[in-house]
Amino acid sequence: MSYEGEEELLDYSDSEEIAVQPTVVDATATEESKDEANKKGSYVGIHATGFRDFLLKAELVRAIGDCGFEHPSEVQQMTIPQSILGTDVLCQAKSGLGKTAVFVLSTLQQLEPVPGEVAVLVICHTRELAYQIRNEYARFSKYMPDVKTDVFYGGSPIAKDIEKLSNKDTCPHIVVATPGRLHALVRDNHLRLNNIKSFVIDECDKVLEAVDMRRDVQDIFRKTPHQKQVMMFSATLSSEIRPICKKFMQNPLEIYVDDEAKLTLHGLQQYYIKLSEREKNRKLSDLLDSLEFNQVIIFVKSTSRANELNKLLCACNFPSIAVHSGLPQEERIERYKLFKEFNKRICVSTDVFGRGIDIERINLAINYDMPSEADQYLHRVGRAGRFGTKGLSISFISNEQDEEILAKIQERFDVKIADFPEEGVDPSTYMNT
Ligand SMILES: Nc1ncnc2c1ncn2[C@@H]1O[C@H](COP(=O)(O)OP(=O)(O)OP(=O)(O)O)[C@@H](O)[C@H]1O
Repeated sequence: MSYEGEEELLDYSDSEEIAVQPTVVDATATEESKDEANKKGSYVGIHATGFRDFLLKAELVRAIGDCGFEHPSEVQQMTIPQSILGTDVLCQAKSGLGKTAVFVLSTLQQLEPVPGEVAVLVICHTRELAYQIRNEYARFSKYMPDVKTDVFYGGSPIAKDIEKLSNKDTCPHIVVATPGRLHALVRDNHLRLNNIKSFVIDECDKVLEAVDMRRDVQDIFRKTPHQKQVMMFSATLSSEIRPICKKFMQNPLEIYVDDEAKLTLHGLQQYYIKLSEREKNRKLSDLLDSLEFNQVIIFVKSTSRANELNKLLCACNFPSIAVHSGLPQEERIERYKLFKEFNKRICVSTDVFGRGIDIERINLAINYDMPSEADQYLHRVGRAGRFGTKGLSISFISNEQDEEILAKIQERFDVKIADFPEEGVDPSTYMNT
């Protein structure tokens, strides 16, 4: 459980840690048991327990069954038993391993809904991710009819949010939100946080590294009660960001399922192609023609490039959609749904979809433009190969800076990214059957 720690939160320029006794769980399994887990082609934990062993509410166990989850993943096994008891949690685990279910299940397990009282706050960095998390709450709380969840983010009419919050019958017990809108609702007293029991930040490194988001989150955090559970999650938690996260927590359970060097996804084949800027379109079109894929996400570095590339692909009979922050909010969610529901197979995106977004059928991720940071690469390619499935990623390297990033990624995450073979790649090695 956490306390507010106002002083600690005022200034993050120092990297001094609070003196806590963290419980760091060592996720190292024996080679033998790892082989066994890999053989199953999934990320099910080594000493596979079932969801029933967590002694969750019957309504939750039933919903988990409906979702088709058979066994908890490693991160779920290591975290859920303590998180449902209200322990603070700082958790790093590879992309696509089911971190969302950890906080969704833990908060639903502990929730005792009171009309008109918001008890759970989940903060994340993009609107689409907030929307996706709200849907996860809907999936898992389907047999808990009294539980209400809502999502609040910028770009949509704030009056609607205010109306919902002001009415006991519509006020949610669980709020999922992006920092800016949440901050506005809290500042103007439309959303009261005095009953908050759980405070969650997903993609916490991203949220806390951006100065404006961090400031909003600090202000929001100060309005919550001293006694509450704080949980934070990301696939990347650098040693610089960890102490910052821990300033919000008290004696957290620290779970680093795979520390930096092991963060790369085993089912994902990763390649690069060296080419000049003007060769990119031709190469992309060749790849889309020659490669088999279920869904592909193509990352670019700016809104204008997303629009241009999307236009070009559509003109060449590749029916794609573009997603970026320059679109009206409703349109953004509409396009997210189109892609998620498999109505579109090709999506050109800025980093708006670079983290957290979970689209089951993406098995090809292309960096048309390389990201400017190694961590971002890991998140982007992690959109393919979710939950231990297979996937393929191809990165275009067109200048010195790209080369430097490529070298950094390989060094930092201990991964070998190979030159894309001229003869292509056998689809059976990256297509899921
Ligand atoms: N125990 C489970 N069994 C089967 N599927 C699962 C299980 N847990 C989660 N999943 C599925 O795995 C996918 C990835 O989960 P999730 O989006 O939570 O990953 P994540 O760890 O948050 O990844 P990222 O770091 O990329 O955000 C989702 O489609 C989710 O429904």
